[in-house]
Amino acid sequence: MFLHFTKMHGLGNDFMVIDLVTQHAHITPKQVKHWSNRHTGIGFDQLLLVEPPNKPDVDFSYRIFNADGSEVEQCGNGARCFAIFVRNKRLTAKKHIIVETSSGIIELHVLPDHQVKVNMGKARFTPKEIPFLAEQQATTYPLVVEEQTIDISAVSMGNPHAVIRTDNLKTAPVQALGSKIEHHPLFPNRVNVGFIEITDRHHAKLRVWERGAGETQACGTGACAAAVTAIQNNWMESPVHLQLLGGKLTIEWKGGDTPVFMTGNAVSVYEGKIQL
Ligand SMILES: N[C@@H](CCC[C@H](N)C(=O)O)C(=O)O
Repeated sequence: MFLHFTKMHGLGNDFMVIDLVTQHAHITPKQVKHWSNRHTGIGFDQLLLVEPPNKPDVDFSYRIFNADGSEVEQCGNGARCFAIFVRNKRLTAKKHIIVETSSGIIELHVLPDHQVKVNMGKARFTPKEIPFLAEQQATTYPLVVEEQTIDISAVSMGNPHAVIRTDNLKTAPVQALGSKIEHHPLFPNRVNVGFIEITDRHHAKLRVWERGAGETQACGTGACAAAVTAIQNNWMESPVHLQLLGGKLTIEWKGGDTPVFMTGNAVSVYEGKIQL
């Protein structure tokens, strides 16, 4: 049996996208890990599954697996690809698509020129919701890593993020400390780690070490987490324009429990089929 898929990317954060509305398969973490391999598989940062909705007033369910086979709660760049995919596959003709993820509802708005604006829902800062093992909520926390103390902010965009402000993104220890912070014992579900260098009140550069995938060209939820951290700390103001390794994203947030909006592109690269 063959399973049809589409290879897509959002700013170089790349995905294998599978329609499980018209196809049927039970996909295992072992298969995901095998397919994600860039030498012996298809190669991707995340696998995205497009599934029928589980509740009324929702158009689709959206499941996400990291390259290491772990299932996760949210993927921002993937959400934009999801919108383009379901329209290209004629699974919907809507331009406003409501999607359920394991961490809640997100809303996708398809704009001209392959741009998609996503209502990512609210940012969550309480340690329990992230989850982060801190006794009290704070805007920054000292984290001891490799005998150094690093100031981090912690936020959930449905998935967990640590955000670190740096003066020089080129020399920031993304590769050296990314994995160590990802697996830090104070983050029981592991964590995505963003390093932000702020240029001015509306512009910044960002690199992200992703949980379960390593450093990627871009991370949508990482961009939301970095922007809300920068706004929350009064380092920046909305809209925040972020330059990632693979391109640009704009994040808008009015603070508090208001939703975080992310706008950027999504690209289909090729179609394929793989034997199960
Ligand atoms: N690339 C994504 C995030 C994918 C999931 C993440 N690695 C996690 O484990 O939470 C994005 O664009 O948001």
